[in-house]
Amino acid sequence: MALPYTLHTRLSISTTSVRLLHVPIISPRASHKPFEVNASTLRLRGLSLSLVSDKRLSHCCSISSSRTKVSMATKGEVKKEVFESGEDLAVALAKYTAQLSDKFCKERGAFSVVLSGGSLINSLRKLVEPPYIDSIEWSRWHIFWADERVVPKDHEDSNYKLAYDGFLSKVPIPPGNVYAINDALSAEGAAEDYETCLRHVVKSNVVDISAASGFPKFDLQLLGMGPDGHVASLFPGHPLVKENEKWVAFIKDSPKPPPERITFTFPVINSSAYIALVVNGANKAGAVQNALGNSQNSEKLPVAMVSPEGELAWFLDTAAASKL
Ligand SMILES: O=C(O)[C@H](O)[C@@H](O)[C@H](O)[C@H](O)COP(=O)(O)O
Repeated sequence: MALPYTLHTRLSISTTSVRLLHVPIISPRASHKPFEVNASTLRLRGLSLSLVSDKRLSHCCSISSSRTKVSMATKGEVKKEVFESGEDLAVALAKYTAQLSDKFCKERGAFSVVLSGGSLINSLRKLVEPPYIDSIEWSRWHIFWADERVVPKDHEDSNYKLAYDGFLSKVPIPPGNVYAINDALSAEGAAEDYETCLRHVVKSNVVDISAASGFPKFDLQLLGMGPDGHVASLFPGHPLVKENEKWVAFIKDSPKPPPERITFTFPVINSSAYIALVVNGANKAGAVQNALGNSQNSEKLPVAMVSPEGELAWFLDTAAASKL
């Protein structure tokens, strides 16, 4: 059986201090191109192969030998981890983010990170502590927002303020690398302005472009999810969910207050290299089930439409995962 694997393979060597790396171990082909390999090829290398399929999750493969434990991700892989506590989740999220920072700083010399609002920022709290506060190459980070409320930056509802107070003010990311919306503009104006800003950063290679979609390809998008299954400011049943041309759109009738917001569209979300969906709480269990479980509800919630070009990693607490 031939399965598509991405060229870059996550490798962790448990007997040494080597951390998660992306290294080409099999294919001689150019990087970032999916290629075909089959199980017998891997056995020839003295490794054992196991394929894991979890409900609607994509193929996922782990390989181990006596000295190595290798995890291979197919394009579009979905991973799911459930944590006993918010603390454990925050520890794992910091490790995941730091590993991706390392990878992209080495590969691209920059790390483009997208934040959303809500409880996500609190889940990033371990990144501002040792060892990450000292080891991460913060000067190479570039921060964007998947969505923002159209309010002044010092307003209690501002996602910028939330992120600044809880995260950005505690790490040495250069202020010029933090791309907040222009809060002097209307919702329409702010969306247009933010899209123009994205076009500039794509042009200057701060953010990659997806060869497949032509939309910006962020290295990591850190998304929360609402109890109704919304992500960014893409709400169930709202026409914006279907927007497939604009990079950034505005909404004036958000069911979650405040009503005026700007948001990445699905093509931008789904062109991402990595997405972490960070979900806490029992009130989210139904939407998590809609996306990952055997839900009776046939309506596809926005969260179930999250499908990045690269990897989707769910970080759930036990309450959010209780219906799976
Ligand atoms: O600005 C916003 O409202 C958001 O970006 C939104 O998409 C948020 O991430 C979710 O509603 C989850 O929020 P909680 O984690 O606080 O539930």
